Amino acid sequence: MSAIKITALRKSFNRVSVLKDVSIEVQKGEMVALIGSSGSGKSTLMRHLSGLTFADRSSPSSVEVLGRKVQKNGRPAKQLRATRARIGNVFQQFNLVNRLSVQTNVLIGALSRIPTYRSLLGWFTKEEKLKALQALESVGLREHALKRASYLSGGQQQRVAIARGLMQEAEVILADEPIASLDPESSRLVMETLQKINRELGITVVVTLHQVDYAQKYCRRAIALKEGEVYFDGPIEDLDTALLTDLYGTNIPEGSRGYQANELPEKLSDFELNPV
Ligand SMILES: Nc1ncnc2c1ncn2[C@@H]1O[C@H](COP(=O)(O)OP(=O)(O)OP(=O)(O)O)[C@@H](O)[C@H]1O
Repeated sequence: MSAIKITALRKSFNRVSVLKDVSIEVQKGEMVALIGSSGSGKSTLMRHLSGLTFADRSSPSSVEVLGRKVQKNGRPAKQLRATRARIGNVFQQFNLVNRLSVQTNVLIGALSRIPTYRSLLGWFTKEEKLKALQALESVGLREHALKRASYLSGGQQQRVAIARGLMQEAEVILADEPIASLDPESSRLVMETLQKINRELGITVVVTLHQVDYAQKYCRRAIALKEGEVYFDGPIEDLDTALLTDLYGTNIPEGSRGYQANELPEKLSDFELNPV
């Protein structure tokens, strides 16, 4: 079953076309990098998947996640809330409630599934608290559970957001530039955490990245947007220098490696031998 299916998506802001007839399908269990230069439409595309932005109504389009409609022809689907509950979001910033503890931030992931009176009172059961600790364990942050979220580093906060997605039992995680403001070591840890939940738990991950080298290291498939159109969609190793130059002009992000046709890596481990 496909985890994500976007058909003929068009979006304009103030009559400027930002997404032009985008169709994409992602299978369950994939980890896909969404790349492209600044302004190419990556974040806008991600927001359509979460039902935070709606397509132009003037042309037929559809966005489905986990086989359920998120929107059709630019209108929210009836079951949007239920579908959203199965999608975890990790944003570049503003991921957490700073004044709350790390554990409570993770527990927030359960809110869509608990009765309103309990969520309003902030009551969580012992089982839920234990589950939050287990989610923190999975992202390597269990010992930070009782700290205020604001005391954690940017990279740790991103991993808490991933734990919140686990608490939510999200089947799809959408990470929009999760490492854009992080140092290389924190970036590595965040990307490894996304890779871990993808490989071990089978969670579908779509991650937008400015840094092509991280896409090359952690994702097998890339989808590249250029001026609102799908410019490339395929195995990461097919992103050669010519394609990258065409995608980014001469400003290929530092550290990315365009493979020449005669030096394609044979397997993913070739990327792993190339520390970022
Ligand atoms: N709410 C909005 N109102 C008007 N224009 C918008 C809005 N959101 C996005 N845009 C415009 O749409 C285009 C695509 O923006 P988007 O943020 O999707 O690109 P991006 O590829 O994610 O860029 P970046 O990598 O810099 O985050 C840009 O020209 C942006 O200015």
